[in-house]
Amino acid sequence: MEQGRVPGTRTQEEQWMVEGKVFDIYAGFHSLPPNSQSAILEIRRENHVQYLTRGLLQLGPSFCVLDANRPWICYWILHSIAVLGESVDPNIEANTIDFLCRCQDPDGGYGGGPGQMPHLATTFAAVNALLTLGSFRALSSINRGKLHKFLLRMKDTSGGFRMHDGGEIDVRACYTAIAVASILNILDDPLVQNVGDYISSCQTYEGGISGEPGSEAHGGYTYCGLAAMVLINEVHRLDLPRLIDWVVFRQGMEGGFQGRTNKLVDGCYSFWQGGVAAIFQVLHPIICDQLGLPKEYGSHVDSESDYDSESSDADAHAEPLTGSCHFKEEGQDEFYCPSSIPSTGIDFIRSKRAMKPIFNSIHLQKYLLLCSQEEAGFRDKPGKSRDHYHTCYCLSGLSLCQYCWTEDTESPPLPRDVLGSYSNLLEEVHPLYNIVLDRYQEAHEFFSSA
Ligand SMILES: CC(C)=CCC/C(C)=C/CC/C(C)=C/COP(=O)(O)OP(=O)(O)O
Ligand SMILES: [Zn+2]
Repeated sequence: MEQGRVPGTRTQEEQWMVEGKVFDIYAGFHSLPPNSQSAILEIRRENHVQYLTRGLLQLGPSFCVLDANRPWICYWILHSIAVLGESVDPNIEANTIDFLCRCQDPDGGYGGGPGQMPHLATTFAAVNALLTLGSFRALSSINRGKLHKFLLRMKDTSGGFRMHDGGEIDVRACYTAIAVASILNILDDPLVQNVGDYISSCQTYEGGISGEPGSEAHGGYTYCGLAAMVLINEVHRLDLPRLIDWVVFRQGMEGGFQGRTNKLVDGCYSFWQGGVAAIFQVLHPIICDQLGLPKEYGSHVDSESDYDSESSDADAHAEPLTGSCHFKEEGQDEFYCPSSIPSTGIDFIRSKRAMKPIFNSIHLQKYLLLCSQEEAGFRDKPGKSRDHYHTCYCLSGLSLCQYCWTEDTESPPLPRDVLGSYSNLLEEVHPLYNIVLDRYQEAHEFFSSA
């Protein structure tokens, strides 16, 4: 909680921002005729691609803004372009690979720029950027042996990871280390050992996950903690019903998600919190087990449809998953782990989304398209400026919303699940890594045989 803030209150500026801007935007939108509404809801693909491509071109040698974040900028931009279904010019691709190669440390891992010390966050960003480019040159440029050594060097005796030599230990570091190792097929016991202890110790009384033990639950860290626990096959050690309770209350009246209790909604949490919700859809058997409910409860097979023909798109909603929680039995150290829980990235996308979404996916799309989308690029909220970080995570969140009602990756979303015209449909992303699914699959094949 922020210093000096009375719980449940907003500053005057926040009040104006939320109740003024966002709801005025919705009121204006609802008073328009249907064909004008659909034009306003359109994803401005060409403008976004132009804005993103310009950003990549500016990332040349003379670029010094956010100098320690350049692999991140590459990832945010390349991933956004990929989610929009576009590709980059071969020259830009070659230059980006060369640049990222120069960020690779001779002892493994990637720094924020050439010659900078390797860092787990920029390593994650560089690897995701290269996998998104996807060519043989991009994939084979990653020195996996050295990277494994770097990850081991970042491992702490607590089980957690440090962001860099002598750096902070937190859940972000655990996720970035585990995600990179998993996607590059170098995840082994020494890396996994006790990391589940560290992440479990960060689940707070609210149900979400904090950055380090004793801190406040936050969407960014909750995503990192949950995704990492899935990838190490220890998700059953978290109290999932409490985590669900926490995340469902993070979606605000505006449709967007907030990162933590009593804070404002922000477009980027569409991915961090939306990603948590997307991961939950595949954890259905274990959630039912922890709740003491039958396996069919809240699943797609449990009811015909959540839509009735009378309801408006914004009324489409998921049935809340409630029930008395079946906590650990006396003398039992852990929740039981059903064998049907996917524990690798590839199993995850081959699993059914057995559970219906636990958030209002149409209302979130409305927030993203009407409040976060600018003429080109996306922003946190009205009154803020666009940037590549928000463009990346707003588009990723939009994609999660569009695909969350399909049961598997083979079936395309129905038109009713895509707000606006169906031409708004984006590429599907892998919820555990935030990489476009096709690029993930190609990388998985490449690194399985490497
Ligand atoms: C993969 C990876 C590196 C993930 C990072 C995850 C992530 C976004 C963590 C958020 C960290 C944090 C406490 C932000 C609060 O900022 P704030 O106080 O400005 O925002 P708020 O008011 O919305 O909480
Ligand atoms: Zn944000």
